Amino acid sequence: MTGSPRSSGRALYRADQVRELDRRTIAAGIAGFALMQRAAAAAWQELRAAWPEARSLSVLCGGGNNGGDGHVLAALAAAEGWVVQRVALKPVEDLSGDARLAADMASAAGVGLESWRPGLALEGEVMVDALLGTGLSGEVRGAFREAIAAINASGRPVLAIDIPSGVHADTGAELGVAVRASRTITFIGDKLGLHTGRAPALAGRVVFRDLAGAGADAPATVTADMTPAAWLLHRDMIAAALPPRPRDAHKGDAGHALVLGGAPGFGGAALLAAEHAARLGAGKVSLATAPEHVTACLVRRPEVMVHGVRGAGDLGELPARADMLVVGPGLGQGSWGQAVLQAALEAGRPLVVDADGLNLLANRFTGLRRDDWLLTPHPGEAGRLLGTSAAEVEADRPAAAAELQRRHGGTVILKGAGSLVAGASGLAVCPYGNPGMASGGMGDALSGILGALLAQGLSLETAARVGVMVHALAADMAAAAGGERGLLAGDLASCARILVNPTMGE
Ligand SMILES: NC(=O)C1=CN([C@@H]2O[C@H](COP(=O)(O)OP(=O)(O)OC[C@H]3O[C@@H](n4cnc5c(N)ncnc54)[C@H](O)[C@@H]3O)[C@@H](O)[C@H]2O)[C@H](O)CC1
Ligand SMILES: [K+]
Repeated sequence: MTGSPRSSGRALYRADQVRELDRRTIAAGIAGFALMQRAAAAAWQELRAAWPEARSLSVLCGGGNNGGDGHVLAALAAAEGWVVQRVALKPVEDLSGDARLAADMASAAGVGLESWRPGLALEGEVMVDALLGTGLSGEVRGAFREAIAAINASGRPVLAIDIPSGVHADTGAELGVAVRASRTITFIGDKLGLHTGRAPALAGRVVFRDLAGAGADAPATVTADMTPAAWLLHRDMIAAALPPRPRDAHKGDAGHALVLGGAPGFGGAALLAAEHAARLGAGKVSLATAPEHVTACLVRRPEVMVHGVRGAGDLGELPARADMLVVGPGLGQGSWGQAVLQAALEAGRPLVVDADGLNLLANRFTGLRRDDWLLTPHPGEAGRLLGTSAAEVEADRPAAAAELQRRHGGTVILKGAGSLVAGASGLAVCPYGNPGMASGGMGDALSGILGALLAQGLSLETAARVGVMVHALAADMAAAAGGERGLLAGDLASCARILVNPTMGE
């Protein structure tokens, strides 16, 4: 099955696109202030649902419309008898437009207003972050830094309005300092920067509201002709991409994956990749690795056909007999690894390139571009491929992933919090995973999972999108069972198998 990737899940936009959606919505006849009232009402509803026992809140309002949302929410809470501490980061007289209208309306409704000052005690049971939204530009400045620190030090649950203040709406980067939210409610267009980079650690649970009203004034219709910046992947896509096996299936139907790696002294990585390729359903798996690893591999995984390879000359017809290749786990960058990578590149098969295979593409086999490969860099490998640093990659992950795909073709998976998949049909974000995945061997497991999916006939992009979700969801399942600390790549295979056999237990 090689269908084109289905973009299931939610559309994600950049801040400039959301501002355009705001503009169109207002042009469609919903006044900006009405939109602000809808946003605040949605936030107020979410707050009560999340913390039903609370009866007091502290809302910190910035100088723009994000702050305006906060002023309206304060009035809604006060009208229901809550104790409301409303704190302004900018004097009301400096506000303009809808934000000023909102601040004045709350004051007219009798809601108290304090000016932020260092050391101000925040007394609410719930903190509401209405400091900065899509208007954030540059590192967080001045009193906003102190206010964000005070929210984070409060020890209370935090609801972030639209975006946790300090997080970049397009990249998910933390601009100096950022609110750590329990929950974020975002409006009109879900933001790409809420699902990758630092955001998964800062946004808490992300709730999206399009603020559509009933009938014709539904703002959601204004997104009709706007190309999303990315798609938020959803686990439902996994079952849709993996058709059930025919009753009369034989192992040839599920493809033959060849893993090439495990230079002298690096045996484990290649074996992990081969094991996951077998566990995720490749019909046959071969492993070409240094001769010293053959016995250990046979003992560990006799289903994998292991070949001791002293150099590329020993590969023979192996690459030609496989349907797809995984090259890189434990490859090393010495003469063994270079020769094996060269042979893999010349085999004319779809291939996954990972780990030292990527490092060799960056520093020796440079400038290559193919339509039939899947590159799987972590930020450090991505930096080496781009000629920048890991920090620069993390400062704008979507741009880095898109640039790698533009330069090298095929599909690129930029691993990390909120893994990104950049393919011919655009960008997709994986919303699953946990910090327990930051351990040796996790990348090898992913390359094996991808190999299995490609061997079974998924298209490059669909295999990448399904593979990152299976990998991350398996890690979430394993962490739920035994914790994130000490989570090992070997813990994933049994969970991953369940995810690719969704009809189990029916
Ligand atoms: N009708 C609408 O547009 C709706 C908007 N919504 C909310 O509005 C914000 C976007 O509002 P905007 O006024 O464009 O910007 P912000 O309020 O996010 O911030 C601008 C504000 O912050 C100051 N500022 C900017 N960068 C920094 C910085 N690095 N350090 C300190 N201060 C900074 C700037 O000077 C301005 O005072 C959107 O997120 C929504 O929350 C409604 O929700 C829907 C309707
Ligand atoms: K905010």
